[in-house]
Amino acid sequence: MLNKFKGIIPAFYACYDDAGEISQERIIKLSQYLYGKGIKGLYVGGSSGECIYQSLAERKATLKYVAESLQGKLTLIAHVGAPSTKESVELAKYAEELGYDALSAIPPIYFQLPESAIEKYWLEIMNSTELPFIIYNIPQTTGYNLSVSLLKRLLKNDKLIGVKNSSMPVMDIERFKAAAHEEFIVFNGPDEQYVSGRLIGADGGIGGTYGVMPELFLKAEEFIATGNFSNAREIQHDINDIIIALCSLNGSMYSVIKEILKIRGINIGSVRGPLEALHGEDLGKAEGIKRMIDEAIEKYQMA
Ligand SMILES: CC(=O)N[C@@H]([C@@H](O)[C@H](O)[C@H](O)CO)[C@@H](O)CC(=O)C(=O)O
Repeated sequence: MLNKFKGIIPAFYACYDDAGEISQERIIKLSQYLYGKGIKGLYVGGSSGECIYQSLAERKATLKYVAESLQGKLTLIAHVGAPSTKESVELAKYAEELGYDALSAIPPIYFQLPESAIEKYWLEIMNSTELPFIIYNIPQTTGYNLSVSLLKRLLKNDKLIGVKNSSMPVMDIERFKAAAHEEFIVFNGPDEQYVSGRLIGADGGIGGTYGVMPELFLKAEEFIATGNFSNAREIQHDINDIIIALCSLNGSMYSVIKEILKIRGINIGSVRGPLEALHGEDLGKAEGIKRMIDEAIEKYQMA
């Protein structure tokens, strides 16, 4: 039953028109583009979806347009983490109405709340619908790192089916797997460690750079699945060179990714402030990173 969650799941990017408003047309275009690449599913409205910078209405619109475009074709996970429990529950109920396959949420943001408040927050989301739930652990942005003791308490609720783990130690993946039951899913979060994450026990991955180079992550997965570890290590090395390049320009990584997609004919606008758009002398440099991606795709085509 949980197989539908195991594989390459790109974190869906925020899609804006040229005025910076949510664009239905561009959401559909990106959804269809990624679907055509052979991915397993989409994680909608997470970090790459710029969720924190969007209103409730904008987040609902994105959930709706992706669902309308891909329902029944791909596994769809709705990230519903929001500043208040009330808004998170509203998004959760809406995602259930739309037919999403699962919900997910970061812990509460801004105030550094005690673990008891985080537990209550996740439980209230879980209890608000019939959908399965996936914890989003991303301590480098939220300031809270999921503890094994909280995971064990939350596991008493059958709706909890997994953790999307974006913390950097791959050992966390192994600890979360060991603390849970056999069916429990752990998603690798740091794209720079996809191969290591899978080898230590992750069942698949949800990542912010998959959308700009899905071919490479699908290939890495193929190498792992067929036991070709030397190629898996090599493709991870090439992926990491690309990620370092994506993060090296003036402007947020997402603005560089969006520029590359634009060159490919998938225009989803730029990023929303306070994220910085690509600017200054780096404006023309996305083309070079696109070339790196194309060369890597070509290199592994026959492997
Ligand atoms: C800290 C962070 O942003 N982590 C990313 C990674 O995919 C990250 O972009 C990648 O590893 C490059 O550093 C994801 O875990 C985020 C993600 O999946 C999402 O957009 O929800």
